[in-house]
Amino acid sequence: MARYELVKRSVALITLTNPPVNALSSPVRHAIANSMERALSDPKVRAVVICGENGRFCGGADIREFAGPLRGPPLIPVLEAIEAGDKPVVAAIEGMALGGGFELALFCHYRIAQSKARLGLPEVTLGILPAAGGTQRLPRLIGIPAALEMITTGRHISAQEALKLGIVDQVTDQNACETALEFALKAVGKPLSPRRVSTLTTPCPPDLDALLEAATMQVKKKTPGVMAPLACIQAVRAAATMPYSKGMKQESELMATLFNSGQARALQYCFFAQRTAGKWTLPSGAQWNNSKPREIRSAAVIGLGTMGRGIVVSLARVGISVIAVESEKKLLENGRQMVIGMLERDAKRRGVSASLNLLKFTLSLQDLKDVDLVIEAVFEDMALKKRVFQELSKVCRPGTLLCTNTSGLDVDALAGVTDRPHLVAGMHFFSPAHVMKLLEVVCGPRSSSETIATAMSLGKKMGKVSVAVGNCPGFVGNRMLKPYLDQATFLLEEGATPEQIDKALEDFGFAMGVFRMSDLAGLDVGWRVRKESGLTGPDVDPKNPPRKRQGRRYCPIPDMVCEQGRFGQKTGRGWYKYDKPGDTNAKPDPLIQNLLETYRSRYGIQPRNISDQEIIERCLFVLANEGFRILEDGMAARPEDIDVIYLFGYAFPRHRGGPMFYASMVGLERVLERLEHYHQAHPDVPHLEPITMAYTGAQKALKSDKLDEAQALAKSCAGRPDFLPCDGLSICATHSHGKCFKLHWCCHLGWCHCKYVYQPMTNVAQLPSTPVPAAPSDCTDTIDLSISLTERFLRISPCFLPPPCPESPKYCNIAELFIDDYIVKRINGKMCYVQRPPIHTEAPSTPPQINPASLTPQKQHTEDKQTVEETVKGPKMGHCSSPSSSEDSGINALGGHYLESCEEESEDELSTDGHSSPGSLWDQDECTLLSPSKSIVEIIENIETTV
Ligand SMILES: CC/C=C/CC(=O)SCCNC(=O)CCNC(=O)[C@H](O)C(C)(C)COP(=O)(O)OP(=O)(O)OC[C@H]1O[C@@H](n2cnc3c(N)ncnc32)[C@H](O)[C@@H]1OP(=O)(O)O
Repeated sequence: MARYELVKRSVALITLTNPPVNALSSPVRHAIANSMERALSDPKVRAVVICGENGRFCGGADIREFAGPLRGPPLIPVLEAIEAGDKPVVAAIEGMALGGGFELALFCHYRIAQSKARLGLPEVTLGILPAAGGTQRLPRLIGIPAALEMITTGRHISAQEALKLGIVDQVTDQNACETALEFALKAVGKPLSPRRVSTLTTPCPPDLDALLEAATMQVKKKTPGVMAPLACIQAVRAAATMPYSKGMKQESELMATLFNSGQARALQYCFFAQRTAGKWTLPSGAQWNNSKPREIRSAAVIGLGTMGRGIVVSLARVGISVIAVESEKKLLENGRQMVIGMLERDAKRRGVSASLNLLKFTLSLQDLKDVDLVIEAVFEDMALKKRVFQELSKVCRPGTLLCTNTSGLDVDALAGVTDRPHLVAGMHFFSPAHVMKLLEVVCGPRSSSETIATAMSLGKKMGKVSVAVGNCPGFVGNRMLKPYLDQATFLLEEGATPEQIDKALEDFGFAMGVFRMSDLAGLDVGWRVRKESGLTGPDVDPKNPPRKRQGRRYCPIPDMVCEQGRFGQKTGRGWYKYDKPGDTNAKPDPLIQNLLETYRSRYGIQPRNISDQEIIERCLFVLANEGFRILEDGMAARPEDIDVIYLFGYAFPRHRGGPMFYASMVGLERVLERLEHYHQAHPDVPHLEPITMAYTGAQKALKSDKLDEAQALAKSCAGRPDFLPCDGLSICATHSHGKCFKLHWCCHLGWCHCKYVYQPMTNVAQLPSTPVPAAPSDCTDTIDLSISLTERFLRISPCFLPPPCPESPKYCNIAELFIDDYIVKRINGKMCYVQRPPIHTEAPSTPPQINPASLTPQKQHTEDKQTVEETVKGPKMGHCSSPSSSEDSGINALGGHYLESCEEESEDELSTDGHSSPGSLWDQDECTLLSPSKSIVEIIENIETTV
């Protein structure tokens, strides 16, 4: 994990060897500690250089280790030995020095960076803070303002910027390690005290309070509700106001608060989910590591509407030559000017020259005969798209890949009109395509693995986060959006206002509520699609009940809003009013209030008070429920893929992890229960019905006395100021594991992880006493969740690990409370989180059911026995029959990312695509068990433990 060599006869070279990023895993920390000890005690060694193998210094702590108890030597003492030593230590930074890797460098006496290296403290993006002294050392080195900016944003800086700031001592174009070796020799004999960052005094600006206050306001605005940046500011304040050792203590305490928080879990989950999504897999067995992509040097884009223009820019700026095609001269010229303007602005921003020479504009498809790949981005009309694909089939050379940017139409139907269905796939960009990071790569049943590999790899080249999805109406993102939008309008009917719904969603963490976002995206697009699909307009049978379509509940309010010419921001009126067309400042409109009141009285609807909790539950649980249907249908391979789509395409708040992860945090039992509740109240809304499997599971579950007991305890806490009801918005240990008592009082165990947000903990001894059996009771007391949604979810999502060890065990004196696989046991005064031994019951436990419909018929006999994990690996190659959600494609639902980075280009007149798709760190000791019973010891060998 680290190589030790003596070079130049007197320099110890320590090379971190933990591919791919030389993360500071337990063996690496061990190896650094041992190597430093050796170097400091060897009289031949006069200086030390630390570098990383394969041109990468260090990517920081091993994030995977965060999910379990800390093993091996804690990092800080290892690093302190470096600084305290009497021999100069030089960090040779190549590639990257991030997080703990950067902190390692800050403990060295000197730092040399290779000119291409990047440095930073990205911990905040993982929901934590730089807790190996980063918050105390960086301000001492570079001052409060610069350190504050780096720490609260997690921004990576270049070697040159690091030199300017005074973080590194030298930047070299040569090999950093060679340079550092020379540098180290020259440093021998020079005094080390001034090089020890811990001894420096933080330069304290006179306006410290104002500065920190401004930073606080800024992060609250930019990342509302996110804890880590606020904790970072507190830690930096300590660097300015406290001696080093006290500051370190403060840093550690703040870290302890963050480390076990649900937000940290969510953000770390996002990190890995994003990387998992790139590892696509198809039912055929083809996957990312056994399929070779083609190299794409030239491409064509058909249609220069909003989407087409963004796609041209995305391709050209990564060096791919692009032929852009339009149907009319005026549209072509307009598109040309806009693309050039966009590319020029983009190049200026990046400090490079615009690659205009890669562009060609034409009116003729004949010009496309030699391109490697075509992306069609014409109007969202199947007949038109089919004509284009037929034509492409004739014109393009046989090997050209044909892709469509449809936001939800049947990709296989398009493949069917070509002479090369295996070379057809969907590439669904999100609007504006040059800004939004998400790309859904749609695998048709006949798409070859090479085609998918090429589309995925091209997405990566363009800097997109690409996710492979199956071919069903709306694919994954827009398919899920429909039930979400439906719930929002149903809530309006029932008594809510657009402002109230938006506020609840914004408080949850969305940058914009659903109605404000719809106003931004434009309401007319969805209206037109609804008219085309016969949901509204003259084609609707007058005898049809106004609030029903095909036997399902339908809300005509969005149509009524459009009938008044209210198309959103662009017309100055929509769900809100604006001072003028194009204005972005949304104000509540009494006319909308009147419209809603008139509507309700017309249909005899008695408006009721709707809580924020109901808004969140109905809008978001229905989203996750559809996600489960998508998994069941095989249209997404994993919950991570769905979450990544929502994070990058629909601005789902990252600190909530995505709709699927959020559901797991709330507790799937709870989600199921609430969905059942709402479905009973609204039986004509099929999307509220929990997916079949979950429903069946709940019906068969045995009610346990144990559960009642836990509920009784939880209930008895109701009303206490220090025990707040869980709104699902804050996370405790039970939630993180998806095991929540039905009554949902979070803090009854006294070790809820939400204490940062909620009230201080209360000693459990002060709880009203509820008798709890001392010994584990008979297994039959437990609830059988083996076929429940929870179980299924956990099986298909190995990434949803059990929570890290809960803190404050001293507060807990309850013997056994968890249900299902995990129980909390008190053993010799230690609280342990123990995996339950296998349950042997009379009734055979039903294995998680596999939807036979998700298997291709010829494979079913062999795949029947597979686990759920195996069967959901790849998107199913079929066209499923869910109702079309293409109508929602105009709404890039919640667009925080979009808003931040969108350029001011006017996206008004669309030539061809009316659809613009919317666009204590853990106490180091491990649990010591003195004399528990043997069976427990065996179980505990391989479990999570707490002190
Ligand atoms: C008390 C001390 C506390 C310290 C706190 C910390 O240090 S927290 C960690 C801070 N570091 C980071 O946040 C860096 C995270 N990593 C990255 O940003 C990028 O991975 C990279 C280092 C810039 C490299 O990017 P690149 O695009 O080249 O590769 P990938 O992102 O695809 O990563 C390759 C694989 O490596 C895994 N990985 C990367 N970093 C870590 C890490 N810190 N811990 C564990 N694993 C890491 C990544 O998941 C990829 O794995 P695959 O299995 O191949 O998907």
